[in-house]
This record gives sequence, C-alpha cells and structure tokens, in this order.
Amino acid sequence: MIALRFHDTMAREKRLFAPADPTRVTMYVCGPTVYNRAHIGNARPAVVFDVLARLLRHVYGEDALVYARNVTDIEDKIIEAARLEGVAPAVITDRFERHYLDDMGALGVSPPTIAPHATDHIAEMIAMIERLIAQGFAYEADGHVLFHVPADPDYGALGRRDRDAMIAGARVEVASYKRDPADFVLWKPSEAEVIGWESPWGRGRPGWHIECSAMIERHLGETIDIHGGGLDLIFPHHENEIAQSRCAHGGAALARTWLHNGFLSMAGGEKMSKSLGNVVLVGDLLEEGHRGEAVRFALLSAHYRQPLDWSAQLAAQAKATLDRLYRSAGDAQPGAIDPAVVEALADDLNTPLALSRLSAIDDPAVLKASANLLGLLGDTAAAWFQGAGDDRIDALVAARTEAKKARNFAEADRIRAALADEGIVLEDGAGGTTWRRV
Ligand SMILES: Nc1ncnc2c1ncn2[C@@H]1O[C@H](COP(=O)(O)OP(=O)(O)OP(=O)(O)O)[C@@H](O)[C@H]1O
Ligand SMILES: [Zn+2]
Repeated sequence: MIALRFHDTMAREKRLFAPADPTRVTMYVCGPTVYNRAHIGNARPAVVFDVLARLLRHVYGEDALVYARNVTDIEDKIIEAARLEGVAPAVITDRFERHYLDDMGALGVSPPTIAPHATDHIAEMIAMIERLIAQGFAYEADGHVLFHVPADPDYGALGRRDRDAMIAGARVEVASYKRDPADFVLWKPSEAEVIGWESPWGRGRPGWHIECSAMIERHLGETIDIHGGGLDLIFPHHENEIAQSRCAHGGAALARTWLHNGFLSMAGGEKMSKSLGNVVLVGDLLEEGHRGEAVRFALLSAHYRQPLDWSAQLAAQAKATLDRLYRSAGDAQPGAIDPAVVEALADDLNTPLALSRLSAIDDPAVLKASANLLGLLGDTAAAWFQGAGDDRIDALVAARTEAKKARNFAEADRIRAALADEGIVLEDGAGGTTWRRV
C-alpha cells in the first residue's frame, strides 16, 4: 500500500497516515452555512478535500472511504436572511444548498458519501448535550446550555492559544449567565417567532459547534481518521468540537488527523471573506465565462496549506495550461496512473508538484488517467475546445441583448468582453446578434 503523509494540525508535523480500519476510512469536512452564494475562498476547501477523497479512494479502494460533509442549515445568519425575505428558513437553505452543489459541481467536486443536515440531527444533539450536563461538562443557565471550558483540562490543544487570546479571539459574549467567559453555547432559546425545537431546556435551537460533533458521532463514530476545514475553523469551531466530543466519549480523541487549508486571498493578501466584502463568487466567475475546471486548476496550483492570491492572471494561466494538457491528452482513454503523480499527492497532498508532473507526461493515456486522479481532464479534448456547449453561449448572448435593451451598456460590454476572452466574437446585425469562434 502507498504510504500517505499528512501535516496534522494537532501534532504540528507531517505524519504517516494510518487509518484505524483501512477498509473503512472516515473523513469529515465542515461544510457550508447555506444562506448565500459561495465565494472562491469557500470553494478552496471543497476542491482540496475532493482531491484528498480521490486519493484516499485510489489508495484504499473505491468503497473504502466514508466522506461526510455537512450542511449547516440552522444558524442565526440563515434566520436573519429568512426574516428579511419574509420566508421560512428552509426556503433560504434549500435555495443556497442547490446553488452550492451546482457551483461545486461545476468545479468538478464530487458529492461526498454523506451530506448530513443539522436540522435532521436535533435529537442526536440534544442527547449529546444531556450527556455533557450529566457528566458535569455543561450547565443550564437562563434557557441556554453552555459548555464549561474550565471543566475540560485538555481544552485548547489544537490551536494552543493561551486563555486570554482564546477569550478575545472567540469574541464570545460575556453574558451574565456564563460561569466563565470562555464558556460557549450548546443550546439557546428561540423566541416564539423564531424557528425552534422542543428540548429539556425549553423551545430552542442548537449552537453551531454541537452540530458537527453530533453528526460525526451518528455517521462516522467516536474517533474519525481525518477531520478537515479551513484555517479559520481551528478556533473556536474545531477546538469546541473536540471538547464536546471528547468529553461525551470518555476521553476518546475526535480525529486522528487534522487538516486545515490556508486562505484564498485577494491581491494584497487580504483573506477573501464576506465581512471584508472582497469576495469573488464562483457563480459570477462561471457566468463570466470562466471554465469550472480552470478555476479548479487555479485553486490546486498552490499547496493547500499555503495562502493563495486570486487574480485574473492566475485564472488565465490555469486556462492556458489546461489547453495545453487537453491538446496532449487528445481523446485518449485513461490508461495507467503515473506513480510520480501519486507520490506527489501522497506527500501531504502536494498538488503544485502533481500538476507540474502532469505537464511532463508524454503518453496521452497516462496523462488522462493521472489528471483524472486530480479531477482534471474529465472532458474530451473536442468538448473542451468547443466550449461548454452552445446553449451556454446562446444564453450569454441573450443576456447581453437584454442588458442592451435595458440600456445597461456596462453589463452588455462585460458579457462581450468575457466572450471575447474565450475567443468568441459577436456580430450585431439586423436580425439580431450572431456569434462565431475565432
Ligand atoms: N478566504 C478563504 N480561503 C480559504 N477557505 C475559506 C475562506 N473563507 C472561508 N473559507 C472556508 O470555507 C468553508 C465554508 O465556510 P463558511 O460557509 O462558514 O464561510 P465563511 O467562513 O462564513 O466565509 P466568510 O469568511 O466569507 O464569512 C470553511 O471551511 C472556511 O474555513
Ligand atoms: Zn464543524
């Protein structure tokens, strides 16, 4: 069996990966909170862990991996979005989960084995909270249930921050009902007009962290092989997941390996985030005519632990490299996978090295199979060079005509320019607009 090494956030070093049961490798990645469209920063973990899932299936067998990526479909930001639109939260979460799956699908991200929804696991969360209270790790106060951080002497092992930094960093509300400022919410009351579930502590809803702990326990077990997410989740989210799960399970570790991806940033190194307002949405990129596979390639062009600056140049470079690879692969059927590509991925998922090794492969069949392992070159060369299909271009041309009618010339120009980037020129005539490839 191929030896895999991953940098474990908990151990702070690269370690040989050894799943408890190689016939059932378990991986959990914290998924989206579904109340708005995903930006390319949000896409980075989805793409990175999709490559990891492909590698694990390659090494341990197609059916050996159980990969769960949850959907957070109860959260205060969802409740607020629903209130603003005057609809039920489920209307918001259904809509944005669909968008998320479409956007990630366009980037070649395969659905995980299981996609558990928080709202389907309220009973499991309540049961876990009851256990934590019974064992003295949590307490009820003022309709809330809080995890008592000082009750867990091992709290903070993942991020190793000192207590003051954790309190400041968590921006945890210093509420009067808390016994300690670091204590965090497991359950909170819902006002009559807000969505809620009956519980031993009254009608309410769960905190974010307990969702993952309960869903992991239910679907994957007490100790899983890999837990992943973005760097920003280490604290407080993963620290809190660890504390809840470990205390509820008599000290059993939550995960054997912790993997965290670095940030995608905008020029200047600023993290792409909704709160900073510097986001580039996956859906917008696709609408502008970027190919999903090129965006995927760009996201894999840096090592997952390193920061990655997003730029138009990065996207253009990715597209140009893919053009070259598609030309080399032609319409070959996948053959054997190049061991040098596997070896690069086996070394802490070194995707930049794997991509550069793809470029060195001469045999089209080997190139195709090796690229497929990274979720690339899934199309035929003919389909790639023809574009995503005429329907899409027709739709863009129609959108431009509409924009012109509405005298939104900036939008019309933007669409024309995006098509030009793909080598498509528009001709406006008496009978409407036609397009051709140059
Ligand atoms: N700029 C980024 N680069 C890489 N990963 C990111 C970035 N922003 C968010 N993530 C990751 O995206 C995943 C989904 O997170 P979530 O839906 O909670 O988005 P978010 O953290 O609310 O986004 P934002 O930071 O824009 O508010 C998480 O694993 C998170 O770590
Ligand atoms: Zn989580």
